[in-house]
Amino acid sequence: MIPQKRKPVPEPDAQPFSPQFSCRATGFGFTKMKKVVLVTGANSGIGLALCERLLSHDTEGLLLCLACRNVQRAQAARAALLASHPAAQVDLLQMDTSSVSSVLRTAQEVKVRYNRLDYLYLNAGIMPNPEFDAKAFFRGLFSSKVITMFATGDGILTQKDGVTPDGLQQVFATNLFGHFLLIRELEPVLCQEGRTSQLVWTSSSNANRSAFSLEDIQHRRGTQPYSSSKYATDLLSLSLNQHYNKQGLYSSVVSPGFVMTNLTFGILPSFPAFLWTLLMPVFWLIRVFTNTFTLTPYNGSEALLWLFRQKPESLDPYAKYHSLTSGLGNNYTQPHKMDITFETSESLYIKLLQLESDTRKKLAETQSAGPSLKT
Ligand SMILES: NC(=O)C1=CN([C@@H]2O[C@H](COP(=O)(O)OP(=O)(O)OC[C@H]3O[C@@H](n4cnc5c(N)ncnc54)[C@H](OP(=O)(O)O)[C@@H]3O)[C@@H](O)[C@H]2O)C=CC1
Ligand SMILES: CC(C)=CCC[C@@H](C)[C@H]1CC[C@H]2C3=C(CC[C@]12C)[C@@]1(C)CCC(=O)C[C@@H]1CC3
Repeated sequence: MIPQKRKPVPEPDAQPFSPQFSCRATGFGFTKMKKVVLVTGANSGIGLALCERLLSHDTEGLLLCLACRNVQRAQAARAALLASHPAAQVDLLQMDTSSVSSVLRTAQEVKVRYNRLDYLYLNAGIMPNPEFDAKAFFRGLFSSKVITMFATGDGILTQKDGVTPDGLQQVFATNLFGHFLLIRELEPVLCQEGRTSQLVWTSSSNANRSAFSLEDIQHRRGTQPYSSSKYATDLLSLSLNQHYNKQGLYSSVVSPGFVMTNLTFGILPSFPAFLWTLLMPVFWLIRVFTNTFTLTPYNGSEALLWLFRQKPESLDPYAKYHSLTSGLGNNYTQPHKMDITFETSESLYIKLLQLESDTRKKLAETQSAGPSLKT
């Protein structure tokens, strides 16, 4: 785990009975308990902007935990957050969402460190080896689908996926399955008597039913693993609500819009980041026609922050909450009904449970075989 200096602030209660904003007795009198918020992929882009905004919203009432795969980048993010919020408590965890053993190890560490988890932001994500279809883009510009194309990227993007050392498809493992395992492992801290917890997924407007198949949930055969993983995210969120709401755990999905981050810079690899910045006036113009061009991580994190402020019971499990920015640059959040069905979400859930069980068995076998048999 990442070495860090911890501030002498009170730890959350040892007993799971305290309501969210309770006070507890300490040697120094009564102290308001901190809400524990864990964000995956928190060292850059939308995740980092969210952390910054959460701390601006409530510096002292939160215990923010950044779960990142790269230790140096995580430490840099923590330093940046503490520079603007010196009184904040920011912890670090090393976690690679594409690796089953890494997720299980991190979950164990979370359970040891914190005995409550109020918000879990499932934000880490990749779009590897993207291929931009310039011909389809120019055709789209002069078609009736131009606004949809700019809002969703439909029809102009494909990716080449890889396979993880666990034998899973890389995009599926990183964006969806690692997060699913994390939730399953964290059940004891997420589902506690007398308290609610929220899961917030960074999904996408690129989630598309046509890219997803129940017969190939990992998208081994297609060319749109990203779109498939985000559609699966939408389905999974619905089924998590079905299975966990009675235990006080609620799940929602967000579409941050089109945001310029490391992920999107990779879409046009021959196009350096500064050229994207030069395109800003064009993007501001497009924003007049589609409010999905949020462009900055700050704007893109709008719906993620909005959900933090909502009572989870009031949220619609069939809605995707969109971060939107108007032509004048004002941010707001709007729910849109998702193109998903309850039956498909349940079927996916059963398949994920089966894959979880297979994966755990495989890991146990590898571990019992000992390190000498590993390649
Ligand atoms: N940018 C956009 O327009 C949109 C983005 N999104 C989604 O927003 C989320 C955040 O992406 P964004 O901020 O744009 O891009 P960034 O690349 O800036 O952020 C992605 C984050 O995920 C982390 N990450 C990637 N792979 C792993 C892994 N295996 N284990 C742990 N962490 C990992 C990255 O870590 P590292 O720095 O080490 O790579 C990084 O912190 C993603 O889920 C993305 O799909 C959705 C819609 C639009
Ligand atoms: C004028 C000009 C060069 C416009 C940019 C065209 C495209 C590169 C973008 C138009 C819509 C964008 C978009 C995404 C990536 C970049 C675009 C295709 C995403 C697919 C990125 C990841 C997501 O999750 C959703 C985004 C939707 C919009």
